[in-house]
Order: sequence, then C-alpha cells, then structure tokens
Amino acid sequence: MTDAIRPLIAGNWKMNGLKAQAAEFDAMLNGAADVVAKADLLVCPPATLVAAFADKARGQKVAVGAQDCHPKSSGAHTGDIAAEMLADAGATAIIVGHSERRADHGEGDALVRQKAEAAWRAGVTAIVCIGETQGQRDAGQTLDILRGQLQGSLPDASTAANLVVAYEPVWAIGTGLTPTVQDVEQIHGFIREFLISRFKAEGAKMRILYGGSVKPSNAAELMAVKNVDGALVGGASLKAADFLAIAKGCP
Ligand SMILES: O=C(CO)COP(=O)(O)O
Repeated sequence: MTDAIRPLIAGNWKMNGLKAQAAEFDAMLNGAADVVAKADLLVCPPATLVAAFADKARGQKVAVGAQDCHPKSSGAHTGDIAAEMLADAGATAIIVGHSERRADHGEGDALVRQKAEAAWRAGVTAIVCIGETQGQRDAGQTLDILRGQLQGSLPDASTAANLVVAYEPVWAIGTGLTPTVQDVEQIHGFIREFLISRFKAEGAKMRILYGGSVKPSNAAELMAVKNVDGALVGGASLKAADFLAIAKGCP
C-alpha cells in the first residue's frame, strides 16, 4: 500500500457472467459493508450486465465498471461500444489495454491511450493495464517493456482522479503463478518512480493495482507491499466470498 492512498479492489469478470450470476453480485453488495473500511470495491462484468448491475448498485458500496471501450463516441463501428454508452449504463470506470485485448485484438499503446481518453470524455476513470509476457521476462526485458507501455498508453492529462494503473504480468494471469513479493515491490516501485517523474505530485497519488492470480490466500501478502494500492482480480472475482475476502486482506 501507499500512505494516504485508499486501496481499490477491482473485479474483472472477463467473458463470464449470465443473468444468473447476478446472485453473486447481490452477495457482494450485501457483504460490502464489512470491507468498505479497507478498500473501494469495483466490479467490471461483461457489457451485457453493466446496466443491470449498476441499477442494483445505485447508492450501495460497490461501483460498476466495464472492460473495454471504442475510442470514438458514436458511429459506424459494428459491435463496438462507446465509453459514453457504458457511462450511460452506469459504469464509473473502464479497463483499457488489458493484455487479453492486446493479444486477442492486437491493441497497441496508441490505441490504449485513445481509449483512456475516451473514458475521460465520458466522465469515467480509466484503468490502464500493463505487463510483460513470460518471454520478455525471461529475456530480462521487464522494465523496458513496462516503461514503453507506460510512456505509450498513459495520456499526458492523467491524474490521480482519472487514472488507475494495473500491473498484470501476463504469465501470472489465470495461471496460479505470482511474482515474489520482492519482485512486486521492485516493479511497483519502478512504476511509481515513472509516474512521479512524468506526472509529478499527481503521480505520487495514483493507484497502482497488482493483478494476476490474486486470491484470498495471497491477497494480504500482496496488498501489504509498498506501492501496491489494490488488486485487479480475474477468476477470484466471480465468487462473492473470494472477492470480499481479498478486500479484507488489505492492510
Ligand atoms: O487478468 C486479470 C485481471 O484483469 C487477472 O486474472 P486472474 O486473477 O484470473 O489471474
């Protein structure tokens, strides 16, 4: 954690969730009161559920977000969803640049930056994901890759209020593997230094989330690391009990 930064525990449901899973979300709303002292909570369901979840969450302790957006606000882009539409449905944050979108859809840093700006245009927070692959890690390129992603994906107008950075090592996503606490501390420290050098005082206040195989059993250890200001949780965010237990692990 970082002094004076309130942790954020964000759930990324990815391409999981039918209307029937609303019961898990209800359980998150019901359990949130127990953990709000520790962290802010955000759930990013598939786009089909954003409106329904946001309606349920109105006035409650869990915010609802989305997983991607198109850079434009409207137009002839079949199948795409504008940030304005997600905000209209009740989303207050949008994940952009997730490694699965970078890999599945060939999204690069310039597009990710445009999507972050689209989120702001719609009045919502951008959660920008960065992370190295196993091959890049093995080649000793981790910090170079992260520096390039931070330079290319973060817009110049980033502030602590409109931007969250999520460090998600690609090799740790969905694998049960996590970096060592020492590695997380080194890399989050590197990201913090970058943010301060580029965004000055705002950079010192930005949240830096860790993501990749976060679960109840490792959350406390990871969330205690310096400059880890919360988590972006995939698989374990589908179950209310696990998601809430992760939030309880915040210092
Ligand atoms: O990609 C992730 C969150 O965006 C992490 O996924 P897992 O928690 O399932 O490893």
